[in-house]
Amino acid sequence: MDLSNLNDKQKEAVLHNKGPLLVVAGAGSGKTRVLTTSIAYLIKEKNVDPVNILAITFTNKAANEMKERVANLLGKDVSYLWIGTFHSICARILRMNIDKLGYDNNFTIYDTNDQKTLVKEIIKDLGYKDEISPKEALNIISYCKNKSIYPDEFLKLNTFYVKQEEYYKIYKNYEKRKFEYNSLDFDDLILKTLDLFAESPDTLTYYQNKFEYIYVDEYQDTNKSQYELIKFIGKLHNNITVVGDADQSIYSFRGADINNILDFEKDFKDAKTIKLEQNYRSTSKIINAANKLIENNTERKDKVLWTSKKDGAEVLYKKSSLETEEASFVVNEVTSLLKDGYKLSDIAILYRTNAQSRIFEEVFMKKLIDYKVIGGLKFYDRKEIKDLVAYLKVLVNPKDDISLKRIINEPKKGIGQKTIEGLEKEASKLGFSLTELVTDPSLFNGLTEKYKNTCRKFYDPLKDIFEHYSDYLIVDLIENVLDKSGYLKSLEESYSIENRSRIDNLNEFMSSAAEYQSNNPEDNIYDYLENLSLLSDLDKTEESNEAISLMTVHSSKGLEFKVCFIVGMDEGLFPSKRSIDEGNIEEERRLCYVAITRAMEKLYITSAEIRRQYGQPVYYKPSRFLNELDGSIKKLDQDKTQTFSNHELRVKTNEDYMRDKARESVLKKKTIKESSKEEFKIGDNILHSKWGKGMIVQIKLSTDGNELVVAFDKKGLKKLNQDYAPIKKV
Ligand SMILES: Nc1ncnc2c1ncn2[C@@H]1O[C@H](COP(=O)(O)OP(=O)(O)OP(=O)(O)O)[C@@H](O)[C@H]1O
Ligand SMILES: [Mg+2]
Repeated sequence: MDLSNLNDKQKEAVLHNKGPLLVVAGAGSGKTRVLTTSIAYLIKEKNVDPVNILAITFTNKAANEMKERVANLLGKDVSYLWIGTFHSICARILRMNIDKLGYDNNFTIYDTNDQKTLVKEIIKDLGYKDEISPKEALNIISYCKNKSIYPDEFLKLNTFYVKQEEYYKIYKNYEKRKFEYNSLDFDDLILKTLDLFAESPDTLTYYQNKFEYIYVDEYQDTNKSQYELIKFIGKLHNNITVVGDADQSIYSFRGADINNILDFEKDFKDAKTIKLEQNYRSTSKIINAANKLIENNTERKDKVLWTSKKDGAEVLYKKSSLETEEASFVVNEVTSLLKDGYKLSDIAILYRTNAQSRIFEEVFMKKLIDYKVIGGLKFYDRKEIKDLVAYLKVLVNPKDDISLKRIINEPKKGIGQKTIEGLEKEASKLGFSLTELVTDPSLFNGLTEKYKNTCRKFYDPLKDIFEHYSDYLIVDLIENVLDKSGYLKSLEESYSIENRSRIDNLNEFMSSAAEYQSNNPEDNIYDYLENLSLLSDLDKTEESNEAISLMTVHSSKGLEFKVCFIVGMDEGLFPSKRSIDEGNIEEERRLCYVAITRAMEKLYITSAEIRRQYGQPVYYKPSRFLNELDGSIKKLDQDKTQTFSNHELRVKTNEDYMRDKARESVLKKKTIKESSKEEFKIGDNILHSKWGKGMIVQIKLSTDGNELVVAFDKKGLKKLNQDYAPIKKV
């Protein structure tokens, strides 16, 4: 096989093929290339049967790509190869063998909602309902599972909580009932495979014999139990190759442990280590920026990546005033990149959290630019967004039974399929739609007690909204629906990263509604919903490969694009507020390093000063990472044409705007009376006699002195009363 497209170190790694091997190397240095070439080499040159190879990657997308690359190198089908994520590989092993642990092989895999339902049930049965929240219990269970702490061990921990005994019982019951229901949660996939190997030596021997060669990509992000698993299976043949980069370890929140790299050298005594330092992916400007940033991490071994590529284009940084302007900047830049000959598929937009995709999806939709969301769903396809929109549709359209059926039991309140079908029959007997029936209390009396209760369960909490929805401002309506339906609460109650992300998405949805309303102050909920359907209609085009890619930085791991935009580079977004609060900046910096090193030719970084949170404008400062990158990035001018004052209405929340309409006459008088006083508007720079310089980011009109929210350079956000505060415009 031709290995001439590898450098000497890479060749050495490929030719190693017997015994344990650790490849530690920076981003884009060809680790994944080494893995795929090694696999192809074994099959072609060493006549190894593909069934004897196990390759583990981090995402299903990466697994598919690896399969494709190996197939290309060999020129033949390699479907017998076991390439997959830890979870998918374990699920495959368990499907064939979990009967040995007493389960049926057709077990169910629980998602977070199923987990929560189960924990709630247990808490109720144990009589802890008033003292322990399901959220906290799941939190503790998940913590234990990530650290492979079993219930009995948990009870013995002497560093733990009050109520340890109670939590122990919940955890123990949780495990027991999952077993009775023939179900596994996500963490179980790995843990039960470990149990299987411990309890069934024959099964272990079978897989040890089968997997003569093991390859693990993105090794820095394996957790303890995953590492145990590799050790178990690899022990017989000892042909384990792991490749990774400590600077790209970004999953500690899921228990990933960088120490696995150090342990590998300890656990596999004769392990060989190969270092790769040449980056083949990016221009030298991009690599410089990446090196400059990651140097700021103290918990790392010194390592410098180099490239023989040319300088290339400057890394550009653009600061916008508003998040909508940031999105416009990106779209305009994309358009000119297309003119320069780049294809849509060459370009990626990277952001810190899923919810940030919304604003970019919208501008791309409006410009008819095809896009796809990698590793997730498009914003308006996300379950929580669809649910919320269904709620709104049910409010305004009492014939929309499809939407009603979507949300009548969302959040779960024990309204099953049978009951819904029964109610539907009742409704048609009376000549009404199902929605009309369950939202009209005057009809409930004709129903049986059971059906009456069902209708009440759905309708009563929402009664006020159903009666007065047209009086609400759109954002208020959304907020109330989320609150009164219990939808938000149910997400908040069950701890998981997925649910946190769902809450972010709902928050983002509220912000988009607020933005909509301030641009269209006269519009009502009907107009708004129509606008939403038009948006998703634009989106109905066939998904093509020729599309721009949007994804979180986490999902971008291992991928590369000619052009990358890292958006939302603001303190509090990236690094995230949570990581700042928890003092976990180094991991965020690694995440930023991952983002920078995805770019091959061009890299843009953007930030915006004002973004909406739950519909309210909030002031952000540029990310600290931008300071650290200083000297390796070129700052573009902030647009002079678009100052805050032009956007006064947009920045002011619609809530203020609409409510204040009612007070207009009073305010008019007041303005006249105060005409000698200074007028302030959003975006004005002011000087406070005590707190120094700041900028007005929000104004709430009020008859007894407008309330100003000011972002002070040194003091952060403060609320002031315009009539009394010692401030003046500068
Ligand atoms: N010896 C080489 N000569 C030319 N190009 C190479 C060489 N090795 C790797 N490449 C190319 O460099 C790019 C990065 O390689 P690869 O994705 O394997 O790096 P990696 O170390 O896995 O990166 P990451 O850390 O981001 O996962 C790819 O486009 C790959 O084809
Ligand atoms: Mg890789």
